[in-house]
Amino acid sequence: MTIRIYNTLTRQKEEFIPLEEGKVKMYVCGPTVYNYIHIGNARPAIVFDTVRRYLEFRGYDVRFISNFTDVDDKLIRAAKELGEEVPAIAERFINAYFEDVSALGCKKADAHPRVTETMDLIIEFISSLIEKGFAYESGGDVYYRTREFGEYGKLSHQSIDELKIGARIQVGEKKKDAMDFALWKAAKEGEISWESPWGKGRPGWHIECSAMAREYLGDTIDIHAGGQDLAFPHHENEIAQSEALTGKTFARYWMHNGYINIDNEKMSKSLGNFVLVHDIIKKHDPQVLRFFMLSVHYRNPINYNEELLENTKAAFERLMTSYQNLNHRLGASANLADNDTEWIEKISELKRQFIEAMDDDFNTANAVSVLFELSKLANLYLLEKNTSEKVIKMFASQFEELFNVLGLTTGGEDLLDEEVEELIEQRIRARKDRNFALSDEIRDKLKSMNIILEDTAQGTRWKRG
Ligand SMILES: Nc1ncnc2c1ncn2[C@@H]1O[C@H](COP(=O)(O)OP(=O)(O)OP(=O)(O)O)[C@@H](O)[C@H]1O
Ligand SMILES: [Zn+2]
Repeated sequence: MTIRIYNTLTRQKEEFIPLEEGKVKMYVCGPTVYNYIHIGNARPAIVFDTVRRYLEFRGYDVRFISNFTDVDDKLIRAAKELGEEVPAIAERFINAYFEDVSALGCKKADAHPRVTETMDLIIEFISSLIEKGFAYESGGDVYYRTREFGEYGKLSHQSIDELKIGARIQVGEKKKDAMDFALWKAAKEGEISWESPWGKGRPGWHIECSAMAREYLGDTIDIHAGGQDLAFPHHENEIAQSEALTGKTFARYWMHNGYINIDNEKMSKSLGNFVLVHDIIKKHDPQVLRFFMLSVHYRNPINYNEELLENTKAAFERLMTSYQNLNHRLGASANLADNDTEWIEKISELKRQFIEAMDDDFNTANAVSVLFELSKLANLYLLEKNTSEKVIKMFASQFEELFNVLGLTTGGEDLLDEEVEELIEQRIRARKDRNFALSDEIRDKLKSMNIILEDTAQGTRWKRG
């Protein structure tokens, strides 16, 4: 069985074949850090973290990069309004972003490059585009010559002529054609700026992702992702920049998540109809918010309201109750029961269904239904007169494994490093005392919390899975 991904580029589900066997290069456009994120912004973070986790679960080695836009028009405006410097605002909201998304169970990327730390690469990239005839300088700005790129519009399935109708030259822009877009913007009086061959200024928005993806992942990447609103113009422009430079395909699979809406309108800062993650996780378990997002397929819209979240909470608690009941029963279970294999087969069948759902363009909605089936089956099993330790453990570890793939935990808070070390010490002592039952129990406990032990000649090493 293979994974199939809906590719915006071809508008169909395609079999996923990475460029290099067993490896996936993935780039997700990150936030502009001028405010706290709202739950709409959290959707791509959660969805693509889940895609990454699932690819890892299926055995791929995933290199995952996500950027921070830490200087642009929005940040400059925010700095003026707040009477602060751009870097101070960016720093504050980068920290807030990490806090919010880690509460939502998202792993850190392999790198989180920032525009302000990638300036040399960006300038080099723009210079090469000028050399190749794809860009030109005009009064301190640099623009991309859109018509020069024959395939412009291929991602959003629009022709240049269709696009031309909507294009305007704004006041202050010095481009030659309304279709052109800025790669570099000359600094206005008093604005934060960097030296460049075209004078002081800062990059346009689109160029950062082209430069960073190339630097961290190479000329061609496997998966490029972001919210649906990024497909045009942002991703279209990224393709134009990157492919003009390298002459190679920039990204092979383009994934876009649907919107979180409120009253059928896109949640957005500009409309003011947003709910901040920062606020909502003070009132609700962040896992419930993650579970809520994953209960819908990532390409479908979600109409958010508080009542839906409450319903999700009740549903999530039903799953957790099943899991806890299994653990409570563990002590009272015998070692073997006659019909173990039958139950084990049923559990395995559900795991197969989970994989089938996720293989089908990461259908987390169906995968979540499988979790409810697992919970129903576990509840049914617990009604049996004699339960077997083996089956109970299998149920529990199945919950743990599938929860983990979706970035959820069954075990309350994660362990701190010191707590892990302490448990490892206890396990070493147990083994010295030849108390193997205890030593195995500690290993299993750590495993359920996603901590993997490796016994080597030099002692026990551990890592988070
Ligand atoms: N309502 C939404 N639903 C789903 N994804 C969204 C929503 N709003 C923004 N996104 C996504 O959030 C990510 C971060 O985007 P960014 O920081 O640029 O937000 P933004 O565009 O400033 O937000 P806003 O739309 O509120 O102005 C992008 O991938 C974007 O597509
Ligand atoms: Zn981008």
